[in-house]
Amino acid sequence: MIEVRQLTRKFGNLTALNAVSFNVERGTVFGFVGQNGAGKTTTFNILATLLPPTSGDAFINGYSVVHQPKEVRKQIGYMPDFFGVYDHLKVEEYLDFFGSCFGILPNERKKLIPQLLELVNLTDKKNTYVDLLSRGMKQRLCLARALVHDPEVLILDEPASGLDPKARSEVKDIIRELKLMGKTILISSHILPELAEMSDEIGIIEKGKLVMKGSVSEIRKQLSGEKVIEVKMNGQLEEAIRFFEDDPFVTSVVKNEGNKQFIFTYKGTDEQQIQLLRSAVLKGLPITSFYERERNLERVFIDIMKEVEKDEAIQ
Ligand SMILES: Nc1ncnc2c1ncn2[C@@H]1O[C@H](COP(=O)(O)OP(=O)(O)OP(=O)(O)O)[C@@H](O)[C@H]1O
Repeated sequence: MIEVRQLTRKFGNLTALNAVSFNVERGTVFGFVGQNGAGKTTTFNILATLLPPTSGDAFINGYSVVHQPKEVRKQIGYMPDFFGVYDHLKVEEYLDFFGSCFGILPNERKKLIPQLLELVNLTDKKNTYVDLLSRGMKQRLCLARALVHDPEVLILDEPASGLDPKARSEVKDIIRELKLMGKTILISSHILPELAEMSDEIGIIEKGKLVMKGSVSEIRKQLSGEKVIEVKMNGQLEEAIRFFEDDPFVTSVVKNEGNKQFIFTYKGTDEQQIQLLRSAVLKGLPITSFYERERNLERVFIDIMKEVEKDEAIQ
C-alpha cells in the first residue's frame, strides 16, 4: 500500500533523510518514532506531496509521489503537526468547506459530515466556532478534515502531541476505529508507549536513517540480551530467512531495509553461532556479510521499549 524507496532529502549540506526504504501493508498501523529532528516530518511531507525528495521515490497505492502527486493526494488524508484553523467558521461549516474543496457534492456532504462528526465525537459541537474548541477537539476536527474524501491512507504527524491524557486516549480510540475501517495509517509520535500500543509495526528513524523496523514483539525479543545479527545476501533472501528461522537458537527474523538483508536475534553460544554460519555457507546460501550489530545502534529502540515496559508496569 505504501512503498518508500531510497528516499533522500537534503537541505543544503544537511541530509535530513538518507536513503530511507520501508513498506506498509494495507490495513496496517505503522508507527514512526524518532527524536527531534530525526526526519519524521520530512518523510511525511514528502509522502503528502508537499515536499519533493532530492532522490528516491515513494508509491501510495501504486502512485508515485514524484510523478503522480495529484493521484497520490486522492489516496491520502494528511494531518500535519501544525495546522491552521479558520477562526470565523463553525465546526460543521469548516468540514463543509473542505468537502467542497475535494469536489464532494452538497447532497453527499449533508450525509457525510454528520458521520464524520460522530466518528470524532464532535456532533454536539457542530455549531461551535472552531477557534472556541479545546486543543483536543481541534485535533479531532483536523482528523475529520483528513477523512473528508474517504482516503485509504492516513498520514498523521504527531496527532496526540500537546494533549492531556484524556484527549490522547480519545485520539487513540479514533485511530483504532479507523484501523477497523481498514485504513492504512502512518503515524508519528513522541509518546512512545502509546505509539507501540496503537501500532502493528514500528519504524525507528535516527538522523535521517531508518535504523530498524519490526513488530513490537520482535523488538521486545531484542531487549532480552540476545545477539542481533545482520546478514546481507546476494540473492536467495527468502530461502536464507527460512533456513535461519529453522534454527532452534534463532528467536526472530526480521527483513530489513530493501530486499538484500535481514536481521535475526540469537540466543545460542559463540560455538553454536559458528556452526550455524558454517551450515549456511555449506548449504550454498550466498552470504556477503554476517555480523553482530553494535548495541548502540539499538539504543533508541531500547530506550523506547523501556518506556513501554515502564508504562505497562504502572497500568
Ligand atoms: N525546510 C527546511 N530547511 C532546512 N532544514 C530543514 C527543513 N526542514 C527540516 N529541516 C531539518 O531536517 C531535519 C529533519 O527535520 P524533521 O522536521 O523531519 O524532523 P522530525 O523528526 O519531524 O522532528 P520533530 O519531532 O522535532 O518535528 C532537521 O535537522 C531539520 O532542522
